Amino acid sequence: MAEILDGLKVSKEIKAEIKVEVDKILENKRRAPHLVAILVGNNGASKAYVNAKVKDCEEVGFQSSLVKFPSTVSESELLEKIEELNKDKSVDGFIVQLPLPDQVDQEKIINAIDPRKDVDGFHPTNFGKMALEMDTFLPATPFGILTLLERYNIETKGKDCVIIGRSKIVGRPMSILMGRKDFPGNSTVTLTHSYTKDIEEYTKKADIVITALGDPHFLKGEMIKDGAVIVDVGITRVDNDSPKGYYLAGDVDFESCAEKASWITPVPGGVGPMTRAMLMKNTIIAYKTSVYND
Ligand SMILES: Nc1nc2c(c(=O)[nH]1)N[C@@H](CN(C=O)c1ccc(C(=O)N[C@@H](CCC(=O)O)C(=O)O)cc1)CN2
Repeated sequence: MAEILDGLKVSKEIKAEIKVEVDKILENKRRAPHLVAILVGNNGASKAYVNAKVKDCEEVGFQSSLVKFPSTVSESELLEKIEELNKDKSVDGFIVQLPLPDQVDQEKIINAIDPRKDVDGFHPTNFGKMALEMDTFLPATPFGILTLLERYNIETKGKDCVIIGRSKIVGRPMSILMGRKDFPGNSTVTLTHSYTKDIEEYTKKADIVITALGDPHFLKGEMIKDGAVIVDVGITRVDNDSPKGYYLAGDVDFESCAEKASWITPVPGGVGPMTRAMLMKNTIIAYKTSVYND
């Protein structure tokens, strides 16, 4: 039976570590780090994630601001706000919650963010630096997974790692990071996607499987090998009759995979809270490296 990679617990530890740093900053009569989140539209999940990020800021002692736009917002209105935040000396970092509505070109929006304030690590400059093993902001979800593996002393060196899903914010950067020379990379990575002929052929042989496709219960126990480490990034809201009207489902069929795996992340309480903790980490890094912060 697998042991749990407890993302909720580790995320609390990381936030407590950040709070200690912020307390010291405030003791020295300096301003608190400031994170701004831009939320477009009324998507329930996006609203919940952004509200949770604002709450995380309160917990660690950051200043936070939430900027809301209706789903009808134009690309130029968003670009104008980004330009304003790029110039605002009181803002250390900001994020634009994804996804964005169809009339807005996501790439244009991300490219407009000053890479020094891009605490999501999505800007091409930061993505390139990540690939080149240079110091930069790592995208929060992959950063959270690496940190979780590190804190549980999971060996990745020389392991076969299969990633399912090649999204720009999770699968693709994850595939780069797991293959990097620094911690906890050094894995041999296979990035599978919708055109992979037989995903099971790869997952059956993998020491580490990371699923990020948003297909509830996709990965079944029979698709993995004994002792594999299973990391579930998927969080899908599946409608049901509960008071909330939905339950959260991961990409992993937890029961059957937990029987064979050595380690496994739960949903909820696994990768999700780690994503938020690493956004806090990136924000304090942005604060410390800010040119406006002398
Ligand atoms: N600008 C960004 N947009 C999006 C990102 C991102 O990193 N930056 N990632 C995802 C969503 N995401 C972050 O915003 C995110 C997903 C899940 C959680 C989380 O805390 N999950 C909890 C359950 C929460 C719930 O009850 O719904 C868990 O898994 O335990 C936080 C952030 C897409 N967009």
